[in-house]
Amino acid sequence: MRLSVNNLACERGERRIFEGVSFTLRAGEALVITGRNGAGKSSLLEILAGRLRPAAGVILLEQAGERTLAECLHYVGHRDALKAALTAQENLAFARDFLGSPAMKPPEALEAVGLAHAARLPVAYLSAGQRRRVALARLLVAHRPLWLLDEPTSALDTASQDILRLLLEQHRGSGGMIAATTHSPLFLTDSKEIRIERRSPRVEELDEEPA
Ligand SMILES: Nc1ncnc2c1ncn2[C@@H]1O[C@H](COP(=O)(O)OP(=O)(O)OP(=O)(O)O)[C@@H](O)[C@H]1O
Repeated sequence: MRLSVNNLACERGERRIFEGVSFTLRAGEALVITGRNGAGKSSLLEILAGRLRPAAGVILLEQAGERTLAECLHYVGHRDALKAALTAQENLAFARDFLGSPAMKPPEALEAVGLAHAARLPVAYLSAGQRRRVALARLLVAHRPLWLLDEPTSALDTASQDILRLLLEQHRGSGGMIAATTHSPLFLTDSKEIRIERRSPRVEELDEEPA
């Protein structure tokens, strides 16, 4: 499987955020996306996830058989997208049913992120780092080759970051692909890196900035 991204551009609120972004990602590869605040890292992931339309460029997933790009990816954004009233286990059971291609059962996935003890607690009672770990456990309950992760280490303590790194390396080891935005090193072996530079504003855009 191969993801090819060619000359991608992004506009938000009628402003060009970035342009000319190209990369390829093959089975087993990880791409780390860096850049300053507001450069467009999250926007790039949203475009890849099909949540935002690109202003220009082509995204192609090859050797995916009958599956569309949307069917091949997991997206974990800034917001953990969990249902607060449901328990951690119920959230994962819902995701497993909804996403198809079931993989680990919810208790196993929670065990893998060190949260077995919190399985029956409503997500509303969990800490930010625990919620993040439930969101990451969602990656494990359904087989999807491409993981799109927006600052996956945010709110994680060092032990949880180690667990995450292990899960990412295991996913790559089984032929998975990862694209992750980050402000701090992920310490993945042989990862590719792309730095998103926000396009310089035009003079007329500068005039629009508030004084
Ligand atoms: N819904 C939106 N409407 C208009 N502009 C938006 C919207 N969402 C984001 N933007 C703008 O797009 C730009 C890129 O935002 P984005 O969140 O992709 O950056 P980022 O590189 O992920 O930043 P950070 O490192 O702070 O998370 C920012 O200037 C932001 O204000």
